[in-house]
Amino acid sequence: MTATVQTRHAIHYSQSERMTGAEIRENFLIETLFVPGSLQAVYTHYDRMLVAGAMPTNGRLIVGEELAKLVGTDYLLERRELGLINIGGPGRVMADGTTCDLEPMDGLYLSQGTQEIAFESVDPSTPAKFYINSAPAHTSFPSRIVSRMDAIENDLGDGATSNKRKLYQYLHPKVLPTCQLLMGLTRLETGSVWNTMPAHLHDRRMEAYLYFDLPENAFVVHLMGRPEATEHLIVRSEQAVLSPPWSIHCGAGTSAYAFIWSMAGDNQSFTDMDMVDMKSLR
Ligand SMILES: O=C(O)C(=O)C[C@H](O)C(=O)CO
Ligand SMILES: [Zn+2]
Repeated sequence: MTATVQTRHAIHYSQSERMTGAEIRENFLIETLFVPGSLQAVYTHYDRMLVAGAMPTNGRLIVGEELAKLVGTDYLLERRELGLINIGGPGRVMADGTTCDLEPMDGLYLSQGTQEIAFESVDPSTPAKFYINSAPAHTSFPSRIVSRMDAIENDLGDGATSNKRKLYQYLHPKVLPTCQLLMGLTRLETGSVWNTMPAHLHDRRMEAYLYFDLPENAFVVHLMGRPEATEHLIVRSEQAVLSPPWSIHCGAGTSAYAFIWSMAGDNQSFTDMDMVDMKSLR
């Protein structure tokens, strides 16, 4: 298969606060995750979270040796779990002989111990785009499809503050057991542009955001950094941001959009957030 693999080391805020805009992008932004007919993987040193995109076109994409080698085991999920959400056209994931059909916005959890994983699009002209996260796992919980309808729906924000949105919790303890992965999707309502404001921190868990469903010329100004020393990233559709434990993670778009958030670390309490006083942001 065609797989491209990169590593991102963990950065301290004292380093990031001295970086140029280009260095901030190099370290915290993943510009390319979806390339037709290939799998793009980024191995991070933030809670060992692997962030990847698989976009099968003609034929199957197989998770092979490259990724096993990256994590130093015989196969990728020997000591890991995996979650994904399909943001493209209908697709299939084959896992140890079981075929999982995934419509757009359906999710899938694959348990530790799953050996053979392959991706396929139903129609190569509207390819599936599997956004994948994988983290170390201590035990094997059952694999299962988590459809959009299985996810827990939450209404957040207000039109008056331009942050009205629906937050769907896919990999969440109330939906299914996982070792550490938490994963969900937030979609802004038309006319709302702000996500995750007021901002928060959770030093116990890292987080990754994949922004998508943005029109071609649109972007999100993603704010990161310590609350008293924020920096920004201009993020286009289908690009991801790595949020270190010391960083806020929020943003405003030039139009509405959606994003997938995922976390790994010391607990699975979605509400374990240290809210930031808006007056302290600099
Ligand atoms: O819309 C939001 O607010 C979010 O999606 C917030 C993320 O889920 C988050 O930061 C969880 O810690
Ligand atoms: Zn968060």
